[in-house]
Amino acid sequence: MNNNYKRLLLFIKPYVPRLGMAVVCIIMAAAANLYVPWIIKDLIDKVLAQKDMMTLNLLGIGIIVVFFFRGIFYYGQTYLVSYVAERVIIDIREVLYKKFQEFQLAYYEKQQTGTIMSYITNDVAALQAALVNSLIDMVTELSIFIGSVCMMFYLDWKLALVTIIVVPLIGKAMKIFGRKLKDNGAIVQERTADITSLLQETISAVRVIKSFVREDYEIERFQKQNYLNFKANMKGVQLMSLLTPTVEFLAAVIVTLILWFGGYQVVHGSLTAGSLVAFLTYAVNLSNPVKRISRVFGSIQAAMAAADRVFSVLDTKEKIKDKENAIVLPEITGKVEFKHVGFSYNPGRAVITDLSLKAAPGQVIAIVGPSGAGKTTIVNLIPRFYDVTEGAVCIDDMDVRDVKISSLREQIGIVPQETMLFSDTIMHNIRYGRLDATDEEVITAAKAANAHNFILELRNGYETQIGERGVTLSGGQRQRIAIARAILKNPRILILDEATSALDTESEELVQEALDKLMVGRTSFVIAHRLSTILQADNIIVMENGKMVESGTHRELLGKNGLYSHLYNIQFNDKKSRQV
Ligand SMILES: Nc1ncnc2c1ncn2[C@@H]1O[C@H](COP(=O)(O)OP(=O)(O)OP(=O)(O)O)[C@@H](O)[C@H]1O
Repeated sequence: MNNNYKRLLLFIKPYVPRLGMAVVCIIMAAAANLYVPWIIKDLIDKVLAQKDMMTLNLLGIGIIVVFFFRGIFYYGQTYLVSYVAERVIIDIREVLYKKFQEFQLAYYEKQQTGTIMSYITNDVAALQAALVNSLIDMVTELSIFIGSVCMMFYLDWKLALVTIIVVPLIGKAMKIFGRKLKDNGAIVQERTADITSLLQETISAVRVIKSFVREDYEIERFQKQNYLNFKANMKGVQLMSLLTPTVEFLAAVIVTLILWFGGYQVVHGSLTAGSLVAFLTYAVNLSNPVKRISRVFGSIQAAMAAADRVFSVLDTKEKIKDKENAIVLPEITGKVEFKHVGFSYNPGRAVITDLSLKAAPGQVIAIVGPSGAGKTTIVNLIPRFYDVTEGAVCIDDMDVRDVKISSLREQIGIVPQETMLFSDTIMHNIRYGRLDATDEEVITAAKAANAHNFILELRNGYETQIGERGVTLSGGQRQRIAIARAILKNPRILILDEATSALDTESEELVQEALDKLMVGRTSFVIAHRLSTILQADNIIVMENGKMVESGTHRELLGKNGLYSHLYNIQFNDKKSRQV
């Protein structure tokens, strides 16, 4: 906790000069407030009691000058504090985002998207509010508090002492509330994150919800979460609204004490009436800062709960990262070798066992097997989305763990089953494969991917916006854009997860043709569902329960009459007479 305060301060450190100026402005603006009771004192004791015109004139000029400068300092404090707070927030958000980009797949599989989003939105927003609003209030009120105390001692030290003895009571109350508010702040943030997660999940699963007619079920689920959020928020409101009256009551007790002791001294002539009124005004001044600081304290506690969450993300250790002496992988030929590879996502449950295989440059390796056999896992080991738990994966005889991850992934192209396109133009989506590609190169890639023609038919051609605010493309079209993207990247190794969902025959042919072109000259690992891929593969790996049970070409495997031949018969029975 303390540590996180320090870490927040580290984010503020680069802006200390501006913050220093801001604090000066805040103190100067606050000092103007301290001038007011002094005016009242002089007004009562000199102007009213002694009919002193000179003092009245001076007071008039003083008020105008002081409040003119107060305005200037007020502007300075608001501008400078907001500047620093906004910068700090931008920095934190950026560091968080970098961390998220650094995380490997394993992190995202364990976290819900909504939760991750809420770190960058809700938690950072809570920090932002605390920094902007609290900093000004805190320094202003603290200055007024300290200034008022000094003035009170100056006016009557005995009376001031009585007042000060009772003040810790307020501090105690604030502490109790502060702790409760912090705990509740954490719960509120969690509940909000739960709602965001639920929303995210249900929006992306809308097809599933509709097809199972689970709208009412989802509404009920949402209502429950929403109610929990309401309860947590109301708990916070309850605490906040109890805090103010408690502090105010304690302040009233203090004012009564001053009134009695002060009045006693005026009656006996040891204190002037003006001094007592000024003293009282300072005392009331004192209660304002206490009240506001207590509120600021509450929001800082809530912000610290957010900071705890933000820093816990920053502290998450990434297991898959470059070794200290990792080398840049030179341009590869595309030789891939699995050497007695074993892998498990969770200790004790092997998903891949003792897998050895070799792929010469340019070969096509088809991976087949029943669902859950470990096909996706195998291909994920090549770009180091996960690290092997036993053995090694080597590319051009170099262990993938010995080379820089970026230099490894730059030479591997992946065409996933579900094509992910960004809400951007088609041109940008293809160029994602190589950011410095020219328009001509993008178009050449699109032509090779059989995408050029359909792109030209769209109203804005390559500048057509895809996604939520743009056109919706068919599955086959999306795949061809993904293929164009991979062609542009021109990787030596290709990983292809063939879509299982059926495309119409024409689209299927166009996609297949594009894939065939893409595979030429590249070492390709294909999680194969299409017969044509399987037939052209140099080697077919048959997986079952994480083990390679057979391997060879189509004809060799059919001859073995094992799992492959069984899978082949059930999957392609109807097609084989046409295609073989
Ligand atoms: N992130 C993960 N964490 C834990 N276990 C996982 C994870 N991903 C996959 N598994 C498990 O590992 C095993 C192999 O999964 P994998 O996705 O590699 O199989 P697959 O052959 O590609 O299956 P499919 O054809 O259904 O995609 C399965 O038992 C699966 O439940």
